[in-house]
Amino acid sequence: MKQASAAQDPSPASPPAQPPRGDGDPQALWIFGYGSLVWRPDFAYSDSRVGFVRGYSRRFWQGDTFHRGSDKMPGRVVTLLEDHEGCTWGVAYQVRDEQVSEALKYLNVREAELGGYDTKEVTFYPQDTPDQPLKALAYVATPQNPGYLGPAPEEAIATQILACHGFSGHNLEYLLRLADFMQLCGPQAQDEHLAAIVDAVGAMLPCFCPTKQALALV
Ligand SMILES: N[C@@H](CCC(=O)N[C@@H](CS)C(=O)NCC(=O)O)C(=O)O
Repeated sequence: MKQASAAQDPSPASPPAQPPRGDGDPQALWIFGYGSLVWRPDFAYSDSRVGFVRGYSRRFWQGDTFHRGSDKMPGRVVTLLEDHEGCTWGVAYQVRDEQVSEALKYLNVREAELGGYDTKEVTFYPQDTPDQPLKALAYVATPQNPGYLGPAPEEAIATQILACHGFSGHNLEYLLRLADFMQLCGPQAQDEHLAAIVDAVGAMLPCFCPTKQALALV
């Protein structure tokens, strides 16, 4: 996975081949976010929808040595795992006209060059109109990318998240912002993997936060 030195890289990763165009408008593209893109897209867009993709489960199986970790202490961020029974909630952003090239150029650096993600076409079901699905572009970290960490017990993932931080902030912030989003989606949006990691973090936090007695000793 390339680091911030990507800017010096004369051969930036090529932008996605013909990305899917949403709802028939040749100048519009939907981009599906299911991790940090849910709370920090950081590109201009014309519309957004909360909803889900079927056939994928979200997993904290991608290592991150830039945004939420370092070379010595890689953080963990999410990717999509193909899972016939899976359903992953997130946000789809519609970019139009000149927003399309700007968004793809920005995400190519943030997601592909710095994050190790590839692009993939997915079918997105808006929460309010699931009978009118949209084609969308998603950034997915496959097991072939050098930053991929793969499966681990949720307790081990929680420990790693508690210990890591990077250019964009602490890895715990990443986890809790995603958990906040899932709360907002309502009871029909479940993510057992995310919930198990949040629970494991909650069980360990007292070990990281001094008690009143311990504070009284300093
Ligand atoms: N591609 C997923 C995950 C994106 C993600 O979390 N990417 C990392 C790159 S390793 C990122 O942009 N992090 C910025 C941050 O942590 O604020 C999404 O659609 O949200």
